[in-house]
Amino acid sequence: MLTVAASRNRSAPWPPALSLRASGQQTLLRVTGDWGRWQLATQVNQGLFPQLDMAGSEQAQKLVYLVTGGCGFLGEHVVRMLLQHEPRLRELRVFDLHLGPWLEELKTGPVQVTAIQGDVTQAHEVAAAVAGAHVVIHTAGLVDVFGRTSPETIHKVNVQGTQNVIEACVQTGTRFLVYTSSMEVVGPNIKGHPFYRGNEDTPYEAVHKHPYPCSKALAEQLVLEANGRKVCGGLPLVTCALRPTGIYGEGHQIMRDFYRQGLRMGGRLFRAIPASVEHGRVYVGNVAWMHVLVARELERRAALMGGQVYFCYDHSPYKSYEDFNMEFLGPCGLQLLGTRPLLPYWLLVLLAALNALLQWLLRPRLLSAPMLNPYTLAVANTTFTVSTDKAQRHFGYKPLFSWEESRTRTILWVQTTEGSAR
Ligand SMILES: NC(=O)c1ccc[n+]([C@@H]2O[C@H](COP(=O)([O-])OP(=O)(O)OC[C@H]3O[C@@H](n4cnc5c(N)ncnc54)[C@H](O)[C@@H]3O)[C@@H](O)[C@H]2O)c1
Ligand SMILES: C[C@@H](CO)CCC[C@@H](C)[C@H]1CC[C@H]2[C@@H]3[C@H](O)C=C4C[C@@H](O)CC[C@]4(C)[C@H]3CC[C@]12C
Repeated sequence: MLTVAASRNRSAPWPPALSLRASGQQTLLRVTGDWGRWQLATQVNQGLFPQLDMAGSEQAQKLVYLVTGGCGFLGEHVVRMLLQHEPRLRELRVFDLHLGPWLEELKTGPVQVTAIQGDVTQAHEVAAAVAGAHVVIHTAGLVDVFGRTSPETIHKVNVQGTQNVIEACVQTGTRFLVYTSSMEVVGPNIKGHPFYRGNEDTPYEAVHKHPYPCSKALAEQLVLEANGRKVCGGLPLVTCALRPTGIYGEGHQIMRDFYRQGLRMGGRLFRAIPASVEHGRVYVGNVAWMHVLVARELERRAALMGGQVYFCYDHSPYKSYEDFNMEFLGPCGLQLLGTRPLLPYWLLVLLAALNALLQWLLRPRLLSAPMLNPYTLAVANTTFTVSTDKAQRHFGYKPLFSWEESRTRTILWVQTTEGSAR
């Protein structure tokens, strides 16, 4: 694939339709673009290993990747991981509604890093960003279980946005799509059924009511159903979905919120959930690593991996949500008080319902949403842990970071970003 980018006159008619066939090769010359920029993409055989390969180092650097949501908590780790661990990368496009200033420092490296400010709900913006990319990693999404955003907006971003990404792949001839799904497409369900050390084939009654898991489940279904669709040029689209459990690590906003809450309460947090309720957690670096590996192996193992789902897992211990957080917040000076929940469960249910009621009454004026609501209480209070080796069997995944490294890195991040409570 060769991509040439240049600026153009805003008033010129656009886009012109062009096609070209080179002798002896199935060569497609495509012209795509939007108002801000245009691109000429010459795609040879539409594979990751074009026959027109050049020898030597140029052969190594030929792939164009697009990461949607590349400035989010997970997205930033995926972007950095790709730059470190994908030697075949030539251009990395980072697409996000809000671009981070840290992207600037990446632009001086050997890989061309292209920052694209855009909205996944705008089909034309997505198509322009996807055009000419070999692989799309779609992590952009609205993660909201606290009722800050309307259900309609969550649906628009997570479902319509994903549909736009799929259609863009089909229209522009991009063949490999990795979708960041969530454990929440499975559960916990509203009935509070435990999912104990489950894997991708464990039967579970997935019942979704909350807008966030509903949207993730619908979007995942769209991605999996798109596997095998013919993209521009006639070859099949290969898709798969990764389902992280609760991600933690550098940049984890909810961890930061718990830390700040603890500081406000004089270095103390109060146990609300029984220690026996286990919650699956996975380190952000390992989730990012899984994305890099899946993207890399998707072409070679298309028949095996296409249309598949994979839980994201590593060696993080199974613990309750609060005890797990204390692995990091403890060394930063916080204490979790109580070996049992300090408040009876019925009172928590009442408080959660009260929060939801207040939120509803005060909308849209409520500026900050409380963490405790009926949905978050149900999730935190239901055992949901995974135990699987599917990712290892299908694409050779092994966690890149041990539990000790993951823990140390997260502690350092909490300490350096927020200072210590001691
Ligand atoms: N955080 C977790 O524990 C967790 C667990 C499982 C799955 N996930 C999934 O991982 C993905 C990333 O989550 P995260 O925790 O990094 O969230 P995040 O909010 O930090 O990142 C999401 C990114 O998407 C971008 N975005 C939002 N709306 C957009 C739009 N309309 N157009 C373009 N970009 C848009 C945001 O600006 C943000 O940078 C999400 O799809 C989420 O559902 C997260
Ligand atoms: C009752 C409170 C007393 O301390 C604790 C509330 C904790 C909740 C705010 C969090 C418990 C479980 C979290 C969710 C889980 O880790 C998995 C998720 C999947 C992902 O796709 C998005 C984030 C989340 C829903 C995550 C959100 C926060 C919790 C509900």
